[in-house]
Amino acid sequence: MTGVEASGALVAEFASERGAFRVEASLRVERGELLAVLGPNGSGKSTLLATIAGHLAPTEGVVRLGDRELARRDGGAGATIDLPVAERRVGLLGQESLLFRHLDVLENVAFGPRAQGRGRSAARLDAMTWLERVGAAELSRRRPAELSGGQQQRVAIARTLAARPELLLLDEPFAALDVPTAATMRRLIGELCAQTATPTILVTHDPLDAIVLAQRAAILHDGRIAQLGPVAEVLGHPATPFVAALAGVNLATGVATGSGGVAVSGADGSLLRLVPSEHVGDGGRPLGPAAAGAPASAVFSPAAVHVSPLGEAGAAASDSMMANRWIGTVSLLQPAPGGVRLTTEEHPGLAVDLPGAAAVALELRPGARLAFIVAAAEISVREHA
Ligand SMILES: Nc1ncnc2c1ncn2[C@@H]1O[C@H](COP(=O)(O)OP(=O)(O)OP(=O)(O)O)[C@@H](O)[C@H]1O
Repeated sequence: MTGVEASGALVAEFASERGAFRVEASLRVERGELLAVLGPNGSGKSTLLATIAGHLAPTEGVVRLGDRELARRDGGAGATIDLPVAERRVGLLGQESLLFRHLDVLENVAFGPRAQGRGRSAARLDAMTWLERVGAAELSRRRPAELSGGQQQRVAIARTLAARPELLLLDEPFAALDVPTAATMRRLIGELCAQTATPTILVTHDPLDAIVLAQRAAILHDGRIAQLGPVAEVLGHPATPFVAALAGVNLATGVATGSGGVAVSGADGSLLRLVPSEHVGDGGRPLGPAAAGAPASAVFSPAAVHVSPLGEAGAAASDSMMANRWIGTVSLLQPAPGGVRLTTEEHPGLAVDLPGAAAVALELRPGARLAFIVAAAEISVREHA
């Protein structure tokens, strides 16, 4: 078979610098694993990939692929290894396909096998097999200029994999594609990664990529890995506001109350106690081993908040003393899918989504005072390390 047999895991334990910016990475990607890397603009995602690919040398540390050291810098007069890009066997696929414009599709894909010493007809046969695998065999005689963006990315994937990389780096490979084409490409990448077992790092802005394709996700922030774990855990309990926004959830940080909840300070000095359902009313089960007062956070969806007028039964002003409730002044209103998103002056970092009909019934407007109740069953809490 014309498959790619990856030789081993990627171990990346390094620091690297671009000007005054420094990335510190400590990652391991197993054979057959796809790790999604997410982070805000300028957080160091490209710098991370550039160091692994060999476009940038680490200032210290090591990049190892199976039993091969791709880069090593021990500091001072210590050992330095910096394998040229062409010898790394690392496939890099970005937003742009970067196909050779003067070569047709088949020759583009045959380029890698040729560069590795295969004969002309064997390389072309190999290339044709890869084009068939990505569903682009019928494009083989075309030039890149005669292809759509999605077709170019298909060919680019075939070209990358035909070079038999032992590691795959995908840098926003779907970002330039329309939604249906991106979905098709996502499925194709998922299948190929599973078939070849090549360890893969996927840099993306789209949580859907992580959910669909990755086993684990790493969140990069200011050049450091802020969070690393199974995708569901990272998106389900974000450690930073960036990940919370990405996952479409609210992240309320505060301190553990000692009774299973988290106390969150409002801008007006009020205290919002968020208590998940398994703790409401049991009067004293601690959040975890740490004492009350330890940093902790609660996560809930903006749609898990019920909004009601003040004065209604169950929404009296005194309710602000109760768990999972606050009285708030609407500060910002904006459209949201299926309705309206609002924030309050007291907790500007917490979004509240409500259906259009409910927004109309409440006569929502900036400055309105309302009661907000978070469904306890939808709250999850966690202590911070
Ligand atoms: N050649 C360079 N010289 C100096 N600083 C650089 C260079 N390239 C990037 N930087 C800086 O390094 C930081 C990280 O950039 P990097 O491109 O790695 O981030 P990123 O997470 O990939 O961003 P984006 O999502 O916008 O692509 C930024 O502050 C950037 O300004």
